Amino acid sequence: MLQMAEYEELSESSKFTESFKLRTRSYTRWSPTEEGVKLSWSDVSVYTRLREKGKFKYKRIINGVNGAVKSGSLVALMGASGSGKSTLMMALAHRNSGDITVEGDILVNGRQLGDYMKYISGCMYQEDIFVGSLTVWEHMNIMSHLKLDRRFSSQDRQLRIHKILKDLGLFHCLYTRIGAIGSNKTLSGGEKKRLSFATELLTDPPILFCDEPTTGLDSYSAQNLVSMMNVMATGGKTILCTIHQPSSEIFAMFSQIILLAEGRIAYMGSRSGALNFFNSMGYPCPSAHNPADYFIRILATPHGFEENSKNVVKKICDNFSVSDYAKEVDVVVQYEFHMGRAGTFNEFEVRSKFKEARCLTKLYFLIYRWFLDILRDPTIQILGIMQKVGIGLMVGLCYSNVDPKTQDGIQAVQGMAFLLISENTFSPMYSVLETFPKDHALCIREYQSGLYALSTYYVSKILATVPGLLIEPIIYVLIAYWLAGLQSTLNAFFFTVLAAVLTMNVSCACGIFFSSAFDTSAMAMQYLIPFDCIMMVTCGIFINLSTLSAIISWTKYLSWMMYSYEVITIVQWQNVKNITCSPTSQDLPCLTDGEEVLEKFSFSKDNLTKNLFAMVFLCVAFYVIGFFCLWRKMQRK
Ligand SMILES: Nc1ncnc2c1ncn2[C@@H]1O[C@H](COP(=O)(O)OP(=O)(O)OP(=O)(O)O)[C@@H](O)[C@H]1O
Repeated sequence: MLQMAEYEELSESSKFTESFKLRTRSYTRWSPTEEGVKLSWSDVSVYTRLREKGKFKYKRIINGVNGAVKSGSLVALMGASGSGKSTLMMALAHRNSGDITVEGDILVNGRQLGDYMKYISGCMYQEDIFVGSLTVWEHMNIMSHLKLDRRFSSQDRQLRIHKILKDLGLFHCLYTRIGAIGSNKTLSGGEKKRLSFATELLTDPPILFCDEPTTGLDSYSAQNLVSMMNVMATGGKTILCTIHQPSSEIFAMFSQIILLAEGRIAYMGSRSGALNFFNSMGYPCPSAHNPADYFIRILATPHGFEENSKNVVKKICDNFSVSDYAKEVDVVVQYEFHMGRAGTFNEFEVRSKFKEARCLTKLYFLIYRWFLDILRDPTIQILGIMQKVGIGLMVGLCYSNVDPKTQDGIQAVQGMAFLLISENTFSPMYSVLETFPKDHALCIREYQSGLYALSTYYVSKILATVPGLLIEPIIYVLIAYWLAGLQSTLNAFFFTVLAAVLTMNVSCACGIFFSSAFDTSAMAMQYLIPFDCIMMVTCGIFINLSTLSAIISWTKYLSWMMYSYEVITIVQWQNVKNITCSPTSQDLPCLTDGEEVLEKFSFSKDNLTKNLFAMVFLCVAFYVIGFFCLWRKMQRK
């Protein structure tokens, strides 16, 4: 990693500047970018699908709006809370959630909006979502590998990160953990906002959408951020921001404002034009007032005055739609539509020009990200291992006095086998219900931004847990097995470890499947409890499997606990001879060798390999079905 002095030296050299510029251009070299990005939209309505009394209804959030934003503009999208600012901005940014339907035309330099928007734009959301255990540097480094053109050299990558962090005043917290809510020694809310902005600047996108970028910042930082945006806009970027209560100084930096009310445009144009328009409507802004506050107050619908306020909003929006300001916008919109249809622009070359990171690189950096998170969260890994050590010792010691070659020994060995399985089934299966969906919100955002495929995310999450899924059962079996004095052959020990590892992996896969199939972990748990009850009953310890009723007996084929229990039972008893009968209970049935023990449980030596393969099959099947459930869930988000 570069030190500050080294970075400064390099960044001043013309060699660096040239190479840096070239790299930047190689990503953004398509004609609209070089000219800047113009956005225009006509008759855009946005609907959301709501479920009311069991029926689906459509609610209109944005109501047939027109608009245009020139390249190199810094635009403030303002309005009262709930007026539709975020919804309109996300529609323009082509980052709609699954329940949103957009109607109308949105053009980028005269071209219909499409998936390419994800590659040419940055989008800063209202709520910041990070992997809190990462440091600022780790976050930026990983994001640079996910976002930047793969031809970027490692040095250019680092220089870019350093420059952005320095410009945004985040250099001093390079090695500070970002932090989650409630954790100590982390970034402040304002620093997180700036980090979110820094992440979007990595690709140097020609158009930026920022949803309330100044919320949570002190007035000085807010002003700094907006003036930085202003400089970027002057340099040709198009920047749209939703913003609440900007100070007069911040407001003065916006070149264009869009006022939204009840999903309609109340005004669009210059700041001075807004003052004139509101004046002409009979709402002159008092000289001592901040115009931004004043406009929002006029357009708000406060509780108790809804009807009156709605009439005011309707009057203003109706008048704006026939005003000269609206006609000016319509001329630009028509021009853009005409140019787009005339096909004067070259084909978009974004995707072919931009060489995104290879799938394996993305997978590697995602695994690295989750792995750091797992390592740094003691509740996930360290405590899990400590728990296994503790339980292994306790269980092993309980059985340490048992002679397996007695009738009591049979019960003890079988009890021990069940404990080896159950301990590797329930805790991983239930804990994964909480831990697996933890990063889904981040995934939705990054997936919608085109950073990676859902399958890459899913595989990375699974692979990051694999070390834990190997270490925990091995430690547990290692301790409990030898303390309990189970079969001392290497073969028996190996198959018991293998069965325990597979049990834990299938259980985890099953937990992931349930967590992906249901919207909340509470709901997933409600369905998982009866399922695991059946798995347990049909595992073979509580009932002889040959006596299961025909209605339920098929469920044993889904019970990895049964497969695992049979494997451990086979390796513990297959070659055992001369089991002693109890001298005090002559009338009780006596099992004299391992064959009889296996027979008693309706198990067969021939099933050893079949059972292991069945567990592998179940594991893969749960993961595959889990993926489709997650995919379906993500389509709705
Ligand atoms: N996915 C959705 N499902 C249901 N209603 C939605 C959805 N998205 C937005 N809305 C509703 O649409 C309206 C506008 O929401 P939006 O978030 O765009 O407002 P906003 O102007 O950005 O508000 P704020 O300034 O408070 O963030 C709100 O009434 C909101 O409840």
